[in-house]
Amino acid sequence: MSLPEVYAQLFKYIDSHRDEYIEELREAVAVQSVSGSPERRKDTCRMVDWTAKKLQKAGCEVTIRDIGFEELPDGSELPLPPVIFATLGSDPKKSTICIYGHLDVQPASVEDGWESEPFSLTERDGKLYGRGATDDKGPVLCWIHAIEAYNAMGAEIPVNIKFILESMEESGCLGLEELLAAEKSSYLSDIDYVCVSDNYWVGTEVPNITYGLRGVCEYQIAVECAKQDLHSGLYGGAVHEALGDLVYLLNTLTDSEGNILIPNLLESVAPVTSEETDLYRSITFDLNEYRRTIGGNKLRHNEDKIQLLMHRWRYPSLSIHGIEGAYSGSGLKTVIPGKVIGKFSIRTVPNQQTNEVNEMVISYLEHKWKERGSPNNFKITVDPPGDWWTEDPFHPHYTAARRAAKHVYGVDADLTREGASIGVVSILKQILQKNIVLLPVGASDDGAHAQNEKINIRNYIEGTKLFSAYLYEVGQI
Ligand SMILES: C[C@H](N)C(=O)N[C@@H](Cc1c[nH]cn1)C(=O)O
Ligand SMILES: [Zn+2]
Ligand SMILES: [Zn+2]
Repeated sequence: MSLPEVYAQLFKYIDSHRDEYIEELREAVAVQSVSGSPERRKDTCRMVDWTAKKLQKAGCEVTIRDIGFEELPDGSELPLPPVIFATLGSDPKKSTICIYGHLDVQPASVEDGWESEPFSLTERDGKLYGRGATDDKGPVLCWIHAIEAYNAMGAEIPVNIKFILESMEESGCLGLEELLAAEKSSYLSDIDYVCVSDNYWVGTEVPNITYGLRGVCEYQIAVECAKQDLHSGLYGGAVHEALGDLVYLLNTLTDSEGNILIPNLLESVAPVTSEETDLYRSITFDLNEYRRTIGGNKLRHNEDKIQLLMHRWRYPSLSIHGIEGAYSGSGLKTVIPGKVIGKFSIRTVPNQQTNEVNEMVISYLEHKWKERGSPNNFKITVDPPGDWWTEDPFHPHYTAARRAAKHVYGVDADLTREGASIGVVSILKQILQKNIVLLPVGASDDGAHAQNEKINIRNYIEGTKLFSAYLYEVGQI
């Protein structure tokens, strides 16, 4: 495949601006835009302002869209961080692509086991460590840098661009669906294609382009046995303990193999077709490397690449995330927690319906609670869900994205799905009915949501080239 002339210049420019790009990521990571922490809301809004300025400087027309308030558990209201709309170009002869990214991050603290401060970008062995480095501040900056490279070259971008940048992605995309639905015939009316870079490669060497996501249904089970924590020597033996009830309930959700025990939950899962299995066969994926990266002893479906990938991407899974109110510090504390909240989620897949899944989960847990016969207070809360999505990976939009990847990485990108969830994708699909490509830049071992999240410098720089090439290739469709 011969390289279009413009690439040589763009790629050279991008390579020579590596250090500036790293400095910009350092600034972005330093802003603690944790959407799930009300006390970080000001920082999250600061991240919005910072990015809006960058987009303006890159030549975009930026509007900041207010999306209302979030109701906190104590009934008070907190303003949601606004959404950025930014437009570059409005040539009716060109296609218009919508680029989505998010500026908020998951919580992180050095006590969780980070080797360096999570909000202070730290370079080690060609890797940039920091919360949001790969999810999703790095990729958002790659887009801005790709545009800057075109500008600096005086090269015409062959598509119009419309950004949607939100800052509540890690917290159920609050307020976004209403905003986008209201913009269907205005801001979103002329979108031809959508591109999202908010997931990761399946491995560490071969790029991939993603045509499916799982949805997510999140739950909290609260059990209360006392108005505050109790000394276990003084009260142990006298009270029905909340944490015992909660552990019992959580343990009824899956069997020891991790199979979901909620009746009928798997009934609506779409059957696997032979065409689908064929798509999995050629994917470059090393089971042993994957296991080694995790540091675990044995995987489920250990010997079978296709089964393992299918269970990550196209079958549901249930994960227990944590227990609020239970003692989790080091050492022992002889306490009986007064109130505990267990948190778990189910990743949903085609053709499961979110409301049906919720009903099954609630009725199962209520049944188990009755069986337990506890006198304690019990409440289940359902958090805002995200829906699953799949796309036609043989659409010309995918061909364009694969051409771009081949130019940058020199190999064919694999066509893959993703087990995680990106709320906006199914929302945009429903509103626009346009082809959506997920174009990841980070590697499988980036540790999004975990300790020591990072992006490899190579992935960050090549990702910028990938986006510059994608803009060019989509302009040729
Ligand atoms: C894939 C994307 N970068 C991501 O991390 N999505 C999150 C969305 C979410 C849902 N609840 C909290 N965050 C995910 O899949 O967990
Ligand atoms: Zn995330
Ligand atoms: Zn993300």
